[in-house]
Amino acid sequence: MGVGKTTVGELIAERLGVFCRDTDADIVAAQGRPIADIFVEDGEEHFRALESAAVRTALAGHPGVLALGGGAILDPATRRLLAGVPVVFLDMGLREAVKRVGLDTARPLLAVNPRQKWRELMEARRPLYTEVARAVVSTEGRTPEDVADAVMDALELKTV
Ligand SMILES: Nc1ncnc2c1ncn2[C@@H]1O[C@H](COP(=O)(O)OP(=O)(O)OP(=O)(O)O)[C@@H](O)[C@H]1O
Ligand SMILES: O=C(O)C1=C[C@@H](O)[C@@H](O)[C@H](O)C1
Ligand SMILES: [Mg+2]
Repeated sequence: MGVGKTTVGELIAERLGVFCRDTDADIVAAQGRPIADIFVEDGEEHFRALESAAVRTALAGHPGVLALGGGAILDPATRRLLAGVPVVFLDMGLREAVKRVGLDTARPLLAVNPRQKWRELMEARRPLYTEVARAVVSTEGRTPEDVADAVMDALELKTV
């Protein structure tokens, strides 16, 4: 959530000469409504089902960089699909998250008591992020360009 997936994903895609795609954006485009509305109108479970399908479709058909929603790894089937894929977990702490996005944007899971909720979600999810990740890259104190360099190094990727 605001760690830099889009910013860094685009930089890496540019370096690799591929496109960057985002499953949250795929869901919003297919549904024709924002994620917050999907949560409110149909509930988180429904959103997670849409998300699992969106990840499966993107992994099968998109050869470039793919950004996943923050909770995508909650689905065991998604985690199995990610085995063998060069996944990077972009990491940051709470203070940095507050600086970057203020935790007050359209993030339904952070609607109430965002700081505490962010901490709880991160604590619960960190083991899942690290389980699927081939590399963990800290984004703190690094510009997006520096983060992109670190990702390229960690995955041993070369600029085209
Ligand atoms: N390494 C960085 N250092 C400082 N600010 C950054 C860094 N990377 C991204 N940002 C800024 O943080 C904000 C969130 O970045 P971005 O939208 O790329 O994150 P995201 O992970 O795609 O977020 P979302 O979960 O909303 O999709 C933007 O304002 C961006 O410019
Ligand atoms: O962390 C999460 O559970 C979420 C993160 C976003 O990317 C969106 O997928 C949605 O707001 C849920
Ligand atoms: Mg994004």
